[in-house]
Amino acid sequence: MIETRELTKHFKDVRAVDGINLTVARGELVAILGPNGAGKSTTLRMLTTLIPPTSGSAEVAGFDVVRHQREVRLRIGYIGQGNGAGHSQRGRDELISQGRAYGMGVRAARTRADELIESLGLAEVANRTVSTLSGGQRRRLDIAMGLIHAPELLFLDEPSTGLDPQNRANLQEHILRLRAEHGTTIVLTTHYLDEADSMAERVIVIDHGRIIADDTPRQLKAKHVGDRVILGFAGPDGAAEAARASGGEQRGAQVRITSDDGPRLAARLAALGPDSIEVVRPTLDDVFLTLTGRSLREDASAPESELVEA
Ligand SMILES: Nc1ncnc2c1ncn2[C@@H]1O[C@H](COP(=O)(O)OP(=O)(O)OP(=O)(O)O)[C@@H](O)[C@H]1O
Repeated sequence: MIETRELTKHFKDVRAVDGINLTVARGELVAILGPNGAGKSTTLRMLTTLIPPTSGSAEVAGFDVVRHQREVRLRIGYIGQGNGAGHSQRGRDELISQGRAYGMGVRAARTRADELIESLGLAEVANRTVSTLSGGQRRRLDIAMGLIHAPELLFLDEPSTGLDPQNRANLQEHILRLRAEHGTTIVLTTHYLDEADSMAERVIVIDHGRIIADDTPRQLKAKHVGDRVILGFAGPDGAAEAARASGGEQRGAQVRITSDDGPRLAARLAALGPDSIEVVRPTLDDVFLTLTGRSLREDASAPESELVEA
């Protein structure tokens, strides 16, 4: 569905995207994760034909993004950041107008709008003026707009940024349902580690315009970080002895050991008689930290409190 070769975009001396080779198969749900300025939006904007690459190439839905822009656009939906500001039309009319803009007949556009209103839970929005909708309602309407022409592939650029946790959960559920019901291929960008972790079967981590990791969340965590087993003792002497016996690292009254299978190791280490045993599962942020030496949570635009559990 997507195939890029050394896809590159420079803005003067900024290498926004620096030679990306990416393949996405039909039906996949892929999250592109990375800090501010990593090149996520620029990648999406090239794949959706909004800006041309500086070099390299990309095929989307079987067509080259430079030579066959129209063919690509007819087959994709794109929901950018901050779509749909200040519309005076009602939600349903907005959807129908969008369908007409894609060349659909009035009847087909109406039927499709009603289907989307039903499947995206937009009944309460259909007859309201778009400018009066809440952020969450508006974002769901944006998604319906991106889907009006039944695209095979949907790009979502930070769909849940700015939404409260409840609206975000709601939106995630809608995206997952969309995929289950229509088999739509979905590529989304996000700052939210938990979103990438829970929704996507494949996470692509981008930093400085390059792909630095590409795998399932589970594999990324297992391969790059592993579980940590933390044994607690009454004092450093007990910890020192356990560190010798287990090959772990002593930190005061604690011993830390990394493993592919934390629970199994913890069960084995219980024989050393610690006062406490804790198994800490890695997060995608730990993966990012291991790969880059930096934390994604330092990212200023992503509220700290919402990134606690990945
Ligand atoms: N039109 C432009 N002109 C000049 N520089 C640009 C332009 N668009 C993006 N950049 C730069 O390219 C780099 C990548 O930006 P991009 O928006 O793709 O990052 P991002 O990963 O989507 O970040 P965010 O999470 O903040 O949206 C940044 O350094 C950005 O400042």
